[in-house]
Amino acid sequence: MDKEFVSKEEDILLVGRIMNIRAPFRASVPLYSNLPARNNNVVGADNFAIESHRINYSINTENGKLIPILKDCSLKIPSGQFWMLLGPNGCGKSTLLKILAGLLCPTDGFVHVRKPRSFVFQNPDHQVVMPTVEADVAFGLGLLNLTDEETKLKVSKALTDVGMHDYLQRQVQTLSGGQKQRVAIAGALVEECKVLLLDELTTFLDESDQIGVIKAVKNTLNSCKDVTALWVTHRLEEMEYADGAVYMENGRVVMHGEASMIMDFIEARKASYTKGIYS
Ligand SMILES: Nc1ncnc2c1ncn2[C@@H]1O[C@H](COP(=O)(O)OP(=O)(O)OP(=O)(O)O)[C@@H](O)[C@H]1O
Repeated sequence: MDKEFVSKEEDILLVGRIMNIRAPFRASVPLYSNLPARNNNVVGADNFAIESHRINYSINTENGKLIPILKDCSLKIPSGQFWMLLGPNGCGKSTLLKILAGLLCPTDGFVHVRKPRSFVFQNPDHQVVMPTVEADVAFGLGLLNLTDEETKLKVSKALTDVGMHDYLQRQVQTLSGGQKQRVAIAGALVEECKVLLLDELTTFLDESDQIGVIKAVKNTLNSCKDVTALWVTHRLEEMEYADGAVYMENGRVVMHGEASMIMDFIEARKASYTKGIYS
């Protein structure tokens, strides 16, 4: 893998801090662009917002050993749907999500993700950067030469979609974790992102914040029909909001498809997992 490509979460956050902007994570700025469109019949040809074909990803250790992390991962996610990415700890969910976001470069395979795409981190403090909610959501519009009126309208719609319009003038540091997540999602929406890649947003949230964030994503997809979301989670109860899901084990996509089918599959296999992973 090329040295310039980041490989650890810390590295990615560092890149964000050095650039002092979050735009690379919110908009269509890929950190790699060397993946060929192999064949339109295979990748990117249909109405899929997210596709990967036989993605492999390995890590080079210091002693020159290659550790395979992802193995032949293929999936297709239709446009406008809300999908979950599930699997036991360490199976490769975050790595796959980062490849789809363009934050990591696969060792081989093909990726097509509709753009602009946006990656929302588990910890919203890593991408909510301005003092007030309104200023934060407007942040990414700075380069677009919009009038104040146009900016206000866009910010207002994005905050309405995530149920945060009443917090327009609030100081960001006074918000709860879930409210910050929703502001981060509004920041992605205001830039008209077509694909939201959401990495375990609810892990550290209490139940009401958790439901608030997941409903915000669902409302967003209902209101912006061409936005697609892929949500990494450990919480099986969140599947009730999903149209479909991708289930991984040991670096492989074991199954992907309709949410109820994946739910049945996981339930049937539950007993073989480490206690607590899916409880
Ligand atoms: N930079 C790295 N160096 C070495 N191993 C890594 C690196 N990044 C990821 N891994 C390993 O790759 C595997 C997949 O990691 P990943 O974070 O994608 O899994 P995950 O399914 O998201 O896990 P979790 O559910 O615990 O968040 C893990 O075994 C992890 O230890």
